[in-house]
Amino acid sequence: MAALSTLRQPWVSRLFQTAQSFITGRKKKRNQTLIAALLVLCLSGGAEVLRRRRIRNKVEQGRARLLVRRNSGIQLQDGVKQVYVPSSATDGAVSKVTIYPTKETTFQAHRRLFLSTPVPTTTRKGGASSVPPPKVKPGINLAFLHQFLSLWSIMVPRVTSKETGLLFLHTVFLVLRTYLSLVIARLDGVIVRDLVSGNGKGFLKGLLKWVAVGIPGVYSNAMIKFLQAKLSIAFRTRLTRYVHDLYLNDDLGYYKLQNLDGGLVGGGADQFITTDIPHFCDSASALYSSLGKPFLDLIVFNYQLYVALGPLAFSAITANYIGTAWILKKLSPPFGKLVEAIGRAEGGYRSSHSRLISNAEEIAFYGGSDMEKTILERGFADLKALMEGVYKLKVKYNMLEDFILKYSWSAFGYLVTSLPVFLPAWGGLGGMLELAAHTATDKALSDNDNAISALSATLNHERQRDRMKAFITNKRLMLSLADAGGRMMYSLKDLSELAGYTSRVYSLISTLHRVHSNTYTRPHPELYSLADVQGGTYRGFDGLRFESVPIVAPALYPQGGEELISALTFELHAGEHLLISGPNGVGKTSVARIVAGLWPVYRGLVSRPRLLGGGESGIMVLSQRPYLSHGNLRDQVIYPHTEFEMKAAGKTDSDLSRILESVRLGYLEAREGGFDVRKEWKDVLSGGEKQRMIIARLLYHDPKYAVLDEPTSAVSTDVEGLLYETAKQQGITIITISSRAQLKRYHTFQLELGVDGRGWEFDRIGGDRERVGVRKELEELRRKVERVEGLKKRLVDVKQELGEAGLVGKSITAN
Ligand SMILES: Nc1ncnc2c1ncn2[C@@H]1O[C@H](COP(=O)(O)OP(=O)(O)OP(=O)(O)O)[C@@H](O)[C@H]1O
Repeated sequence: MAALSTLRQPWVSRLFQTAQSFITGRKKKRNQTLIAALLVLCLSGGAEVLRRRRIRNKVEQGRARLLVRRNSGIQLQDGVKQVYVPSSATDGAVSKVTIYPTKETTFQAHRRLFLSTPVPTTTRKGGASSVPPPKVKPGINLAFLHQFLSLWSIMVPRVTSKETGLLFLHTVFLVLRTYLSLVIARLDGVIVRDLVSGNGKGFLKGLLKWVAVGIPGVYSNAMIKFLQAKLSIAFRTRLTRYVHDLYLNDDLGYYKLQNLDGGLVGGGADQFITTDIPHFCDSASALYSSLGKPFLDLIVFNYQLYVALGPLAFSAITANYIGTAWILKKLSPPFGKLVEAIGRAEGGYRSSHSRLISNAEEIAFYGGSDMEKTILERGFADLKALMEGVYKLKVKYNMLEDFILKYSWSAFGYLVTSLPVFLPAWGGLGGMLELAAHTATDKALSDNDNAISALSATLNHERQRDRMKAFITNKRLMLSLADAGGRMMYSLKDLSELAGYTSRVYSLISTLHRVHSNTYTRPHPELYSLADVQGGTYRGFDGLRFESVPIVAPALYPQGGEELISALTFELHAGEHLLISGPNGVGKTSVARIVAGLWPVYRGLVSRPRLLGGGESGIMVLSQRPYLSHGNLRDQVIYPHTEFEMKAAGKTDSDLSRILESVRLGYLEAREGGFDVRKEWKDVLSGGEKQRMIIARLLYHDPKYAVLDEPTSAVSTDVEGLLYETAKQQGITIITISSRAQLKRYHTFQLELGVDGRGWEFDRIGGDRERVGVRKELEELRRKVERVEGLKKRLVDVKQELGEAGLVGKSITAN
C-alpha cells in the first residue's frame, strides 16, 4: 500500500513519465538505427548475392558457350543430361536445358497401350474379340479414342505436370471469354434500348462499360492464343523426347525401324518425328480451344436462351444441332484418311530430297540431275494430285457447311428470337413479359379512362423498347450460339484431321515399342521370321564364337528372311586375328551385323564381349563406309564419345594429337585450325583420310576386339601395314572383312564364306589344310605348264611339217 501511495505522488509520476519518454525516445532511436543497419546489411547482402550470381552466370555462360562449341553436355545422375543450346542468334547467349530420360518402367507400363489396341470387334455370334485389327482406318472411331488417350498419357504424364497447369490456365481464359461474351450480349441490348429511348446518360454509361469490357476481352484472347502455342510446344517436347528415348538406345531402334520392321508406312522415321509430331501437337492443342470454348458457350448460351425464350426454342435449337451434326457427318469426306495419305506422300517426296542431299557428290559425278529431277517431280506430282483431290472435296464440303452454318442457322435464329412476340405462351420469360404487358393494355382500354389510356400508350412504348432490348440480347446470344455451334461443327473436320495425325504418331510409337521390346508375335509360316527367333547372343565372352549360326538376310516383318550361309561355327580368342573373305554379296558384312546385334540370331548361339565399344570388355565394329559425325575435329576422333566422356576417360587433346600422328593424320590439327573447328567433315576429308580417321577412332577407343570392314581399301599399302602393326601393338585383336588376299599376312585365321554356295571354311593361315591346298594348286599349275610346253613343241613340229610340204607362207612364226 505504501509503495502504491508513493507512486501516486505527482513528482513520481512526472519522473516516471520523463524516464519513460527518455527510454521510448532512446528505444525509438535505437530501433531506427537498428532498422537502418538491417536495411544497409540487407542491401549490401542483396548486392553481393546479385554480384555473385552475375559472376556465376557469366562463368556459367562462358562454360556453356564452350560446351556448345565443343558439342558437349553434362551428364548427371540417373542418365539426366544437361545440354546448352543457343538462345539468341545475335549475342551468343545460351540457355541450359535439363533432359530427364524416360524410365524403363514407364515404357513397360505403356506397352499395353501401344502393343495391343483393345478395339472390340463383335463377331456375328455375338462374342467379342479384342484382337487389334492390323490397320484401322483413321477416323472418328473407338480406335482413335484409344490412340489419342495413349498419346495423352505421354503428353500429360501426371496431374502435377506442367501441362496440367497450362491446360488449367487455358480453361480459365476460355471461361473468362465466354463470360465476357455474355456481358457483351446484355450490354448490346441495353445500349440499343437506351439509344432508341433517347436515354443519353444511360447510352454513354453503356458505351463506357463496352470499352471497359474490351480490355479483359483482348487480354483473354491474346492469352488463349499464347497458351495454345505453349501447350503445343509442351506436347511436342514430351513426345519428341519420348520418341528419342525409344529411337536412340541400345536396342538400335533407328536401324531396325528401317531394316527389320515394316511398321512405318509412308516416309522414314525422320518424317514422322519432324513433321507428323508437330502437326499432331498443333492440332491437339488447337482442338482444345476450338472444341472446349464452343462447348462451354453452347451450355451457357443455351441456358440463357432457355430462360429468355422458353423450352420450345431450346428444343428447336437442340434438334437443329443434332440434325446439322448428323448431316455434316454423313456428307463429310474422310478427312482423317486423307490427312494420313497426304502425310505419306509428303514423306516419300521428302525422302527423295534427303537422298539427293546425302549423295550429291556421286550424283554429280554421273551428271544424274535429269534422272533425279524426274524422280523428284514424280514424287511431287503424286503429292500435288492428292492435295488437289482433297481441296476439291473440301470445296463441296465447305459450301454445304457454310450454307448450313451461316445462312440457314441465321434464318432459324430470327425465327426462334421472334417466339416471345408471336407465340408469347411458348416464349419463356420474354413471352411472360409480353403477356403481362398485353393484359395491362387491354385493361386500360376496357376501362375507357383517358388517364389510363395515356398510361397504356406509355406502357406500349415501354414494351416496344424492352422488346427491342430483349431482341438485341437474344439475337446476339443466338449469333454467339451459332458461332459456337459452327465452330463445333468445323471442329468435326479438325477432329478427323487430328485422327489422321494421331494414327501416324501412334503407329510410330507402337512400332518403336515393338522394336524395343522385341514383340513379334504374329505366327508366320516363313522359316526365318522375326516372330520365330530361336537363337541368342551371350555377351560376356572373352573372344568371338559362332555355334551353328545361319547368316540370314532379314526381310521386313512379317516376311521371312533369306539364308545366305548355313550354320556357321568358329571360335576366336585374344591375339588370334581373323580374315573373313569371300565373293561380293556372300554375307561377310552380315557376320558383323550379327555380332553387333543389328540382325537377329535366328538359330544357334553367338558369344561375344560384353560391350559394343572400347575397353577391356569391348568389341568395336567399324563399318565399310566411314562415318563422320556433326561436330568438331575432336568429335571425329572420339565418336561416339562426347568431350565430357573423353575427359572422364582421362584422355586429353595431346593424346588425340599423338593418335592422329600415328595414323599419319598429324597435319590435320594445324591445317584445319585446331580440335574445336567445326566443318562438314565428310566433304573435307579425302577417301583415304576418312579411313585413317576411322583407324584413329579405333586406337582412341582401344577395344580388345575390333571388326573392320574393308578398313584399308583406300589407303596405300605402306600405311596399311603401319595401321595393322600399330593396332596390334596396342593389343587389339582384329577381325578384318575383305576379299583382298594380300591382307592374309596380318592375320592368323581365315574364314572363307560362299564355298560351294552357302558353305564356309575356317582355317589357320599357313596351317596344314592351307599348305595342302597350296601344294595341290602348285601341282595343278605345274601340270598346266607341262601341258603348255607339250603344246608349244607340237606347234613347232606342225609348222616344220607344213613348211616342208610348202603349204604355209613365211608369215607363220612359232610365236
Ligand atoms: N538391310 C538388309 N536387308 C536385307 N538384305 C540385306 C541388307 N543388307 C544387305 N543385304 C543383303 O545381304 C547379302 C549380304 O550382304 P553383305 O553386305 O553381307 O555382303 P558382303 O559379303 O559384305 O558383300 P561385299 O563384299 O560386296 O561388301 C546381300 O545379298 C545383300 O543384298
